[in-house]
Amino acid sequence: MKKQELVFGIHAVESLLKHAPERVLEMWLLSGRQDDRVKPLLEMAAQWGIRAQQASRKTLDDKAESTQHQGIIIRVRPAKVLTENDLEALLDKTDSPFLLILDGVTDPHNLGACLRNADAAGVHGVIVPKDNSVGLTPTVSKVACGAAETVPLFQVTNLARTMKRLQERGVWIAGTAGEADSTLYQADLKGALAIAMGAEGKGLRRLSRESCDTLISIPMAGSVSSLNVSVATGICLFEAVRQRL
Ligand SMILES: C[S@@+](CC[C@H](N)C(=O)[O-])C[C@H]1O[C@@H](n2cnc3c(N)ncnc32)[C@H](O)[C@@H]1O
Repeated sequence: MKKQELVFGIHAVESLLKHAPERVLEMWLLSGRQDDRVKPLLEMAAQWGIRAQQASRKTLDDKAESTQHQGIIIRVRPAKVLTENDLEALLDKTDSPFLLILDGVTDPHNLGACLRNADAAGVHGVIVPKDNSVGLTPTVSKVACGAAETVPLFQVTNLARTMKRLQERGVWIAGTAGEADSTLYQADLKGALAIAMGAEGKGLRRLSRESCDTLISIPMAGSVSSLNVSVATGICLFEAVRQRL
């Protein structure tokens, strides 16, 4: 397991300082950057005894392995990995769970965007298989705009077994697939619910698909055969939000 990791970008750094400041170990700021967007972050960090080190753009680009750091990077202790037991604890304390399952999303931009959607929709937790999925990388945190620190991400060993367990606990699982006959807008998405999304290339794996209570599609009017997984996730989550209001 990694002993530390980097988080970059204004929103991701702000969210970490707000929600898990004890994880922050070190901070680097683009030399000369002292504007209104970074000042509150420097103040929050100072409360935890962290002083920003000045760094050149090249140093920041090299550290982040990206130019998308917005002039600020922090080094953090990795978050606790949430597993099946943590998911059980969440179900114990949540009346009407609203969950998102991502079956093997591998692109960090997609996972980041899905977490951002999940946070905005009020999802209680996102479930991913431990293998064949991207984890919480710096790019995921950056794209998630802070949601990587607010939405619990459960990494499970056997997704089909977890889906069965969710059903035993009264959670209804709606899987999504472009070719499903019934549409998102015909589904009842109230009550204890998990929406399952497939991977970028292959969609839901056979076992995951068979583990769903129903399969639903987003009607497509044009010529493309499918939507990007994060776009499809946003559409499905917010239809559920509309119904659950
Ligand atoms: C890029 S798509 C995968 C396409 C894949 N070739 C397939 O046949 O499922 C990634 C995921 O986004 C969701 N998705 C994309 N378009 C969809 C649609 N029209 N209806 C329902 N889900 C969709 C599904 O969860 C799908 O597994």
